[in-house]
Amino acid sequence: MTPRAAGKDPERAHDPVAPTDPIIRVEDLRHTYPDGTPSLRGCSLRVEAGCRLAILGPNGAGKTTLLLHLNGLLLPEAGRVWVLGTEVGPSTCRQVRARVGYLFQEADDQLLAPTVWEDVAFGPANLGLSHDEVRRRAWEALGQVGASHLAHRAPHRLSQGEKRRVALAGVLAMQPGVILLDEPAASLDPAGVAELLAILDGLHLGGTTLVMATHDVDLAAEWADTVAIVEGGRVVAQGGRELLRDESVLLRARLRLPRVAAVFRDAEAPAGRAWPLTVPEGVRALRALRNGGRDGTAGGIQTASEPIASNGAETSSVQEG
Ligand SMILES: Nc1ncnc2c1ncn2[C@@H]1O[C@H](COP(=O)(O)OP(=O)(O)OP(=O)(O)O)[C@@H](O)[C@H]1O
Repeated sequence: MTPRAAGKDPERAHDPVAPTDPIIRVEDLRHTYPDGTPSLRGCSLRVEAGCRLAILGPNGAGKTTLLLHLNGLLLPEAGRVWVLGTEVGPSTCRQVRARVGYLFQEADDQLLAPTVWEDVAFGPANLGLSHDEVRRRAWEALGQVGASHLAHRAPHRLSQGEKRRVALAGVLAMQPGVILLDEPAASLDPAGVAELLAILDGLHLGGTTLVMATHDVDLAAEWADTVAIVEGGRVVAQGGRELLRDESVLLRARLRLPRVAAVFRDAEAPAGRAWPLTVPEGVRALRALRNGGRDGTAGGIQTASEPIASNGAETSSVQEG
């Protein structure tokens, strides 16, 4: 996917009326690849600061193309994108890229230096930081992902999981306020996924805004606090985790209910209650059912940390196509 410049008016980059409330705002974004393939067809999205947003959608829905616009690797040919208060355009894309980290779907697209160390140090060095600061950041980032022992290895000789960690270290060394992750759990073993989620939890607690593109609804259920569903190049629904219980929206986007929710649906758990979405939530719900309400849940399914919605999209918006 080759980044291409678009002819936007640089004067609009710091438009004083541009909405800056959400940390990312996308309005009616459209994109067609040079071979004529349309990828985004009027895509709109809001990302609140500090959130963990999962962008869910089937293969070819436009998730990667959308992410590429959020750090200026692709520029809008129609529609507008604001990130961290700046409109993304030809004159601002470098500045945006320095502040928004991007973990590519294919780690090989990201790892270009002869050694892991040089790769991780490349970004901070490019920022013009002092030698000591570059060293400090690179070692810290490698330590964060548990890859210090790989520092002197050649990236192309690493396993897929090791490459993914090193690529993430390169992102972390830039200390971005927003990190975009394209299918970050692909090629990680189960322990590797748990470690990745722990790193992301740490970043979330530190205030970093995290946006993950995936078609793994179970991963989204475990990780995200907000969800956007992309289908046919548009965001068709956006809201809280309760969207992951909206089976009709999920099925229309070639997705499915999270496994734990499907078990409770198939077991005909009490109607009108919020199905649990993750294993810990499922365990809590089963204990509540077993206790018959003695723990204060009235024998129902009281599961998630979010406000319980009645299997609908009370706090979500579903856009009719
Ligand atoms: N470089 C490219 N040139 C031409 N078409 C492309 C290119 N990259 C993607 N596309 C097309 O754009 C559309 C959206 O692709 P995109 O990669 O954004 O989807 P995705 O939701 O990330 O898919 P996946 O989950 O399979 O990675 C698809 O129809 C795809 O074939």
